[in-house]
Amino acid sequence: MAKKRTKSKSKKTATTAKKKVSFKPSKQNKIIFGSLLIVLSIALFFSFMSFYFTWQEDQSMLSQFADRNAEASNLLNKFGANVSHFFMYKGFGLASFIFPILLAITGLYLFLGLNGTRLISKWIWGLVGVIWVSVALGFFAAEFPLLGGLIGYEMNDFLQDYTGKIGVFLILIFVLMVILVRLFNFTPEGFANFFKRQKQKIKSDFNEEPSTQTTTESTLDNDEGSIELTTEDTVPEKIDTYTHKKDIPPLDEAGLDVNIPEEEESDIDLKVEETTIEEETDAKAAKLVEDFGEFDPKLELGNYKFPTLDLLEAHGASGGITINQEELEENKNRIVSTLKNYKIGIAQIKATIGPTVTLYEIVPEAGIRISKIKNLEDDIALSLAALGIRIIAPIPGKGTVGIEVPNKNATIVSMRSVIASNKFQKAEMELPIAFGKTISNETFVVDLAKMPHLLMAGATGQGKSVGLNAVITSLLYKKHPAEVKFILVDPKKVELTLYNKIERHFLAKLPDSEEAIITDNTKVINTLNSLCIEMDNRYELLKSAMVRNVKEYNTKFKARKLNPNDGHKFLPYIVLVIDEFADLIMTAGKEVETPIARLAQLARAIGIHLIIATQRPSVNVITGIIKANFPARIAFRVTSKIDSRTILDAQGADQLIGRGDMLYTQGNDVTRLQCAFVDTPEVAKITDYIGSQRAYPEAHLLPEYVGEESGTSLDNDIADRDAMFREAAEVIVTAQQGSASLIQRKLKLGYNRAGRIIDQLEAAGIVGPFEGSKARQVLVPDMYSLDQLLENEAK
Ligand SMILES: Nc1ncnc2c1ncn2[C@@H]1O[C@H](COP(=O)(O)OP(=O)(O)OP(=O)(O)O)[C@@H](O)[C@H]1O
Repeated sequence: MAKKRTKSKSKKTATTAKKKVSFKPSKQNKIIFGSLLIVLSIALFFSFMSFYFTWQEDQSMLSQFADRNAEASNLLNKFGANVSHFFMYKGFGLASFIFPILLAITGLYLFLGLNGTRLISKWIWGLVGVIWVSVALGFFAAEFPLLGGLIGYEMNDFLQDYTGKIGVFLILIFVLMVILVRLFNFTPEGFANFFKRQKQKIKSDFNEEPSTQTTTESTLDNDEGSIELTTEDTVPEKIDTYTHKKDIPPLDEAGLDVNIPEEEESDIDLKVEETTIEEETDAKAAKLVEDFGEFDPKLELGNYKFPTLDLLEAHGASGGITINQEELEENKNRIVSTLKNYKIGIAQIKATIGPTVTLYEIVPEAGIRISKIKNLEDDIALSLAALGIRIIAPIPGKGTVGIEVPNKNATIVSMRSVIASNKFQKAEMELPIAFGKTISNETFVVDLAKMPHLLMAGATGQGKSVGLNAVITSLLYKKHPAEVKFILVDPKKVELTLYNKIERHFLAKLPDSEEAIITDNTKVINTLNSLCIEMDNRYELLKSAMVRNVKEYNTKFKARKLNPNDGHKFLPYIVLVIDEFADLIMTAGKEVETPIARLAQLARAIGIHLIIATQRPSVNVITGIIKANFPARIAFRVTSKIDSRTILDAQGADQLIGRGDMLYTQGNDVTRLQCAFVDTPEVAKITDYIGSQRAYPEAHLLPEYVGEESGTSLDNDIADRDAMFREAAEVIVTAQQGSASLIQRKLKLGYNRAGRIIDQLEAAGIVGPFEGSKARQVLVPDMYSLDQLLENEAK
């Protein structure tokens, strides 16, 4: 059955292919026919030429065409004599030379496979020209009838019978004017542009590949040619690269002129069309790149200098970690004896010295179950009697047990050392961040673009602000102002103010706001909603560019494959940093949660990344939806095991020693790191250095967001209600559960729309007010009461 269907299908396609062939000559046939016309035009040309020298001798030969012995003097013998006699003598005289010219042009179009739409007008104007020339020659050179030909002569005679000599003269002048105005664009400025346009036309005809000839050519044929020329002349060079609109054929039109090879199946044709379009756009882009180079987003601040290393302090850590042999020995002995107390024998012990802690890796004796050690975790920590001991049993992927013991003298990991490290300098990442050093003293570099958002928590004074500065500093050392923009939210008002100096380089803000750094919690909502609009806009751009993420988009844009006239632009990464998220949630409430959750869920592909720091990682601050979308988390020291679990989904953050000692997780493994230390004066130096350089005229502007005023959301205006209002009310009342997500699910609505409906339901008194994480109370007990309520309202 299936076979049958495919068979009939292929038959069908074959017939359509055949049909197409019958309408459209194949490429080979076009070449053959084109060559024939060219040869014919040459033959005619030579015949006509020699006609003027031989016509008298050849006149007697005309009747002997069939006689093989008879020979004419024309260069093309009897054929030439006869054809010339027909065209020149009996026809249009000298004007007949226009015929071989028209034939030659037609032949060339066919031979090169050019689009023939312009040919028709050429022929029409050619014929008008032939008649005009022959009549004009018949009029002005009546004594030389060979110049005007018989038709020229007769037409002249005919016209003179009716209009007289002056009438014919006026007719000739009028037709000449028509020809000049229509064909040569005879306007004062058009006439001047004519020659330029002709040059352009010829270029476009012969330079373009056959299939690129599209209907855009016909626009050149009309009178707008001059406008295009002026555009090209006046637009500055850089933008000019994109004004060659006609050079980039619209996708659907480009396919129209693809030659369909004879008897080929239609699906093969389709492939041919697709690749041609791709290749074409690529070819155009390649040409633009060849002419103007790749688009360089950094060009506007071409002289921008990245901050130098000497702006950072070494913090006395130049000597590296000092190994205290005594301390090592002492700790080892304590570990061994403690474990012995619990009857855990050790086969092997190995120490790895880090900047703040030393990891003792233990291989237990055969037969000892790791679960036993795990159960004794707290007791062992107690016996070792040291702050900041963390036991990892087993170390993932190793089968050994790790005990991390703090060093007596912790080494500060300077930002300078991590920035200077090879690993960071050579990092081929989109948004590289050097957090600090691992326990084995390796620089730890991760890509924020891959995280894709970061959640940071830690009790006060444990190193959060330093951590945030380390993140921002890393990006400042690696990224050009054109590539990344920060949105900084700082409710504490003091932590991030230093970055004000780089507002016009690296910060983004709302168009109407004065300060780029947001310190007022109520203003955050507008910024977040504006970011959501930016996100939606970016998704549209990505969609129209047919790419999946911002990296591919920017690569395509740089390669000049996306036209800025269509709204495309280089998209910098946007990093939203929120310090003291708990404070924000407390003051601005749930309103900020919705856009944050939306951004966290969707913004990764379009280059918007969030970094959220909070002192209190309690569940009502870091809700499930936020947590789920922040796989990358950092915990500085927290005060309780519960906080540790909230932030990391694991214990351990409560056992850190503070001062930048941190745990990092991006999924499963938890890595202990010593955060790089960057002090406020260092940040000041960096921002001064950047701030003193030439900047953009203003901060990067986010899309405007007009906030919904509080009155409108609770406006009980029946006319303004959503079309799904009643259905939503029924869903809520039936389920007796007042949640937007229920409406979203049941009625398949978007989050925003469902939220709006819930507001309207509240205004109508169907659900109660917002109650934090709990669902709203449903105030209408059953469907009957709902009907009554809505009916009363309508009255
Ligand atoms: N990575 C680090 N290396 C060395 N010392 C550090 C490090 N991070 C922080 N510290 C020390 O801890 C102090 C407090 O750090 P920080 O200001 O970052 O804490 P915080 O968590 O932001 O506190 P708060 O929440 O009150 O603002 C710093 O002044 C510094 O002395």
